[in-house]
Amino acid sequence: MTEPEIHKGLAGVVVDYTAISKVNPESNSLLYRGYPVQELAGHRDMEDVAYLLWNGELPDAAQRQEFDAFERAHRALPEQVIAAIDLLPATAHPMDVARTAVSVMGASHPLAGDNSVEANMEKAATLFAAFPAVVAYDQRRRRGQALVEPRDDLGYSANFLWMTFGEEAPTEVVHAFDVSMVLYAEHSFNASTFTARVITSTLADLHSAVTGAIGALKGALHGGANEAVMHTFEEIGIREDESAEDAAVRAKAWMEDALASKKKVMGFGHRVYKSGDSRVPTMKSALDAMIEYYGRSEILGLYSGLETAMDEAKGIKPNLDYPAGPTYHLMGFDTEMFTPLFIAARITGWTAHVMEQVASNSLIRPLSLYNGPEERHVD
Ligand SMILES: CC(=O)SCCNC(=O)CCNC(=O)[C@H](O)C(C)(C)COP(=O)(O)OP(=O)(O)OC[C@H]1O[C@@H](n2cnc3c(N)ncnc32)[C@H](O)[C@@H]1OP(=O)(O)O
Ligand SMILES: O=C([O-])CC(=O)C(=O)O
Repeated sequence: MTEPEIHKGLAGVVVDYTAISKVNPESNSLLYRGYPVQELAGHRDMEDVAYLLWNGELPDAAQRQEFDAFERAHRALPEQVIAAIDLLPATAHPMDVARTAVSVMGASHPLAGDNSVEANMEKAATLFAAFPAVVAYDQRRRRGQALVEPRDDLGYSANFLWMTFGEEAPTEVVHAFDVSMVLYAEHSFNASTFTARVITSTLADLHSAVTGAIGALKGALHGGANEAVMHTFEEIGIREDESAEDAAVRAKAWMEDALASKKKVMGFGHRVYKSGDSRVPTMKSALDAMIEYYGRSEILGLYSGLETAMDEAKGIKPNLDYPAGPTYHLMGFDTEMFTPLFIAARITGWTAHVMEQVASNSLIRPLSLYNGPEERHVD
């Protein structure tokens, strides 16, 4: 009998159809419901993209008005969620706080036991609306600051920054942040989305799927890479008064050492894209805008030094987490908050996949080839 072929990490395995996004490594493109992500990032905001991912079409004016009214009315954290967060030490990792908060949101949602299409849409929209307050509150309590209530006169991204920093962010910063949200929103069957689909396939509820997806996103090989990128910059040393050229020289030397000692450097490489991540040029432009806005050219030096050295040594290109990390740093987010920012955006993609899985479900249960001891018996 021939042994079945093992596909470690499910690499190259096509497990299902999806109409939500198309990742094309050959043309280096990414489409959300048919629209190139660069066009969405340039011309539409995160609210439009959330609506598109869930409904398959961009909203018209009336649909957008209705969507905004719902989203803005559900931004405040329920009391139980604040209480649950307060039970955790301020030193808890924000990904653990986020995972706990989503679980509490699920348990206390009025439609907790209802997995109907309508209930799932309502749960997805509620989670999208309220999750930014989890991130904002967590960053503030880590700094000993009080919760800032949401504002309903600001868009999603402007309000997110308002609740985090307690002041209105300049337009340039809101735009760069919104671009990052759009780019992070969806990416087909990545590890966390697949986790959400596996959980959904057992007929478990949407919040369970998102809670599990957060666990999968936390690791440094996936979403945790945006935090890890910043730790690399910190390890090299961020010197605000240094020239971009000097910073690049130090970064290049650091990368050469890291690769010589066979280190995996987070923020580089991708399972699907082999000649560069389709989202990086758009996110790099947003980073450039922030470097210019904050007058921090040494960050560009560190960025370019690492990128060039990796390319020269291994030909491996940056992924989205690479430009996103320093962008969030410049905006003033704590490094540990970066992956929760990824969650805020990806809630839209995950929940779109939950609904797609429900609509055409089959229990996800692959096979394995046993290679343990031969049958034996207890004496
Ligand atoms: C938004 C996202 O989630 S994007 C992904 C974020 N993750 C990261 O940035 C983590 C760092 N990158 C990696 O670990 C990998 O590139 C992954 C996990 C993303 C993709 O990996 P895979 O497709 O499984 O490739 P794999 O890890 O086998 O790498 C292939 C080769 O490239 C090397 N390589 C890949 N990425 C890196 C890296 N970041 N640093 C150094 N070497 C790398 C591997 O060491 C391996 O070399 P070898 O063949 O000599 O052993
Ligand atoms: O697709 C992947 O494997 C990881 C990724 O880039 C994402 O989830 O955005």
